[in-house]
Amino acid sequence: MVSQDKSPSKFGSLPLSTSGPLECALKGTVLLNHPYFNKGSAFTHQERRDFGLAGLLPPRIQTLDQQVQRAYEQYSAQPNDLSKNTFLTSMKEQNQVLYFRLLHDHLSEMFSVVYTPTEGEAIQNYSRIFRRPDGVFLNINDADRVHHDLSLWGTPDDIDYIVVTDGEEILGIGDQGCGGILISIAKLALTAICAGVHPNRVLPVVLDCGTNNQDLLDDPLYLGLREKRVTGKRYDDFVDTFVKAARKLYPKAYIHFEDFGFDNARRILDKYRPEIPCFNDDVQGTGCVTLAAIFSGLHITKQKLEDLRMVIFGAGTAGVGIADQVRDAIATDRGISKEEAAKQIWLIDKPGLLTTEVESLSAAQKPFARPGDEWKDKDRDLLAVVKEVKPNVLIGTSTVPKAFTKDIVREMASHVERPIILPLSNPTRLHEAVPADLLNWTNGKALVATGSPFKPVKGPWGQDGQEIEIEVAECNNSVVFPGIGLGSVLCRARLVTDKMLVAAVGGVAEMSPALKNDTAPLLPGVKVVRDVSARVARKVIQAAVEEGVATEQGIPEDESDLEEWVREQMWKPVYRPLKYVEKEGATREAKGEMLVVGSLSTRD
Ligand SMILES: NC(=O)C1=CN([C@@H]2O[C@H](COP(=O)(O)OP(=O)(O)OC[C@H]3O[C@@H](n4cnc5c(N)ncnc54)[C@H](O)[C@@H]3O)[C@@H](O)[C@H]2O)C=CC1
Ligand SMILES: CC(=O)C(=O)O
Ligand SMILES: [Mg+2]
Repeated sequence: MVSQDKSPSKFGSLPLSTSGPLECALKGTVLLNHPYFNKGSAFTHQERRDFGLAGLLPPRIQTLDQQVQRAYEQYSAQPNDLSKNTFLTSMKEQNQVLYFRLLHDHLSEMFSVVYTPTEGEAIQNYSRIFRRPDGVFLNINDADRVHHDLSLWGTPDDIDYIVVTDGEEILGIGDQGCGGILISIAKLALTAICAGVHPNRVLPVVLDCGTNNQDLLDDPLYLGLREKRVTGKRYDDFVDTFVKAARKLYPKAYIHFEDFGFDNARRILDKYRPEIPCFNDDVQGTGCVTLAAIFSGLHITKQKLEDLRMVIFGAGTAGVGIADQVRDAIATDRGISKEEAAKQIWLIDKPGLLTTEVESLSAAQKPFARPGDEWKDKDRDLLAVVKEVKPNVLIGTSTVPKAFTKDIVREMASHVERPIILPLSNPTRLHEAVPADLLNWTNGKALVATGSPFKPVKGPWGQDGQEIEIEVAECNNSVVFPGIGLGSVLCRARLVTDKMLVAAVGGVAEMSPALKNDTAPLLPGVKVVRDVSARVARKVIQAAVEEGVATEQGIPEDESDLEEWVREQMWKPVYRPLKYVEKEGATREAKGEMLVVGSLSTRD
């Protein structure tokens, strides 16, 4: 287990350590090759002597800031974003603190390189850019090995956070088979950088169940199982074997499901949510962040939830996740039933507006189906629905680029003063509309947030027509899932309840820049992401305590104490002094046996 905090804290000994000296039993080149302990040119004179490093390093001792400066120059010299992504991956394998510090210091610039859209490109090219394995590969043909293979990564105390995918519906780029491991890794990098979840206490997992992506099946270099996806009972049993093994081996771990296909995402979440601390990012994370953006939008338009009329285009995992979160918020706010609240939401998918007449509605879509007889003689495409419904909120989670046409947007804007339009499909090229178009078509009136980052848009939309620049918020679950995860981990939540999610939405919404200025972004940006995560985590913990699902001892009751307690346990990318200890009797961490994502050096 990561060593107890040796630095004085008013809370005494904290469950998770983030400061004080690190004990280390490694020396020489083994130490230099261990990304968790390696400091490269920043090892001090004393450390060079104690750990046998003199002669293995050039003599000049540098600070972390100087290293960041050099690394940034190297990064900037890369010819394109995919090379930059590869450069960062390799840095993570060499020196974890430097990697995270570089990211921390240049987060606004690098966010899109380590996450969507560039990570999507890396995933699509996984078998071609592959250099070394990272994370846990479990495959359905070796289901009997799951327990053993998972057990290699630590003792029951070692893992706090697991991200698992089956690679079926990665970002907006569909089935990527075993390349999905990179989304698990990317989401975990974000939990560390955005929320300070300790990067050595996490586990990225891919469940390789085959792939239906013909390009991958035909690719001789494809690294995953070269067979069609297994479905049905064998699939369910495999997922269950994984969940049970993970719970048994790492009973403290919170399980984050990512990018499963629509039916599986829901089914799996519904099955395990009442039993274990788990979370589906595409369903719940997207629902939470979008609701926070809607709250900000309604604040600007001076409307309330009871005024909301929301059309969602693309009623899959994310679309229905958003619908659920918003419906529940309306029901609570208005004191009405969920059925009644669902009447403020219209879902559109491939058949057009989802009505009771549409065959093969999924169980998750059914509560939102509009009465078939009301729509019998009406067109049900997006334009027709916008004309009929006059929505004030339009969401895109369809992966259909340019689906929000000028006609549709202008039609919407003809009924509402400030249309709230959120094209959320990733990566960038799949957005239902781009901010510049949305703002131009609405004379700057649209309140926009997008799934991937966009540059600010300039236009003559200020007072008396002067040119202003509008910064567009990124409405991505990355705003909220790191804080929800941190809060759940720190309070050792037994379950992740609805109230914890609602609390997280509140934490994000109250930090929205749009609350103070109606041309500011609807959501807080990456520059303040650690503050957002600390706030979200604190709120999640408070809700967990109220609901009786927090199991950690000694959680402060006072709000500012609690926030301090959270912040003290957030991992930071700084070098800690290394203290040599003999191998015999050393902890697993000191022996370098703790998991280091990006390194196999710790595997048995
Ligand atoms: N911004 C964010 O935080 C998030 C964004 N997303 C993005 O949302 C998109 C959807 O993701 P998922 O919901 O996971 O995928 P999904 O496959 O579950 O859902 C997509 C839905 O769009 C529908 N669709 C496809 N073509 C359509 C058309 N021509 N007309 C109407 N509906 C159509 C599909 O039938 C499906 O129901 C992806 O691009 C993903 O990257 C997903 C999660 C979070
Ligand atoms: C953001 C995210 O989780 C997705 O696009 O799938
Ligand atoms: Mg996702």
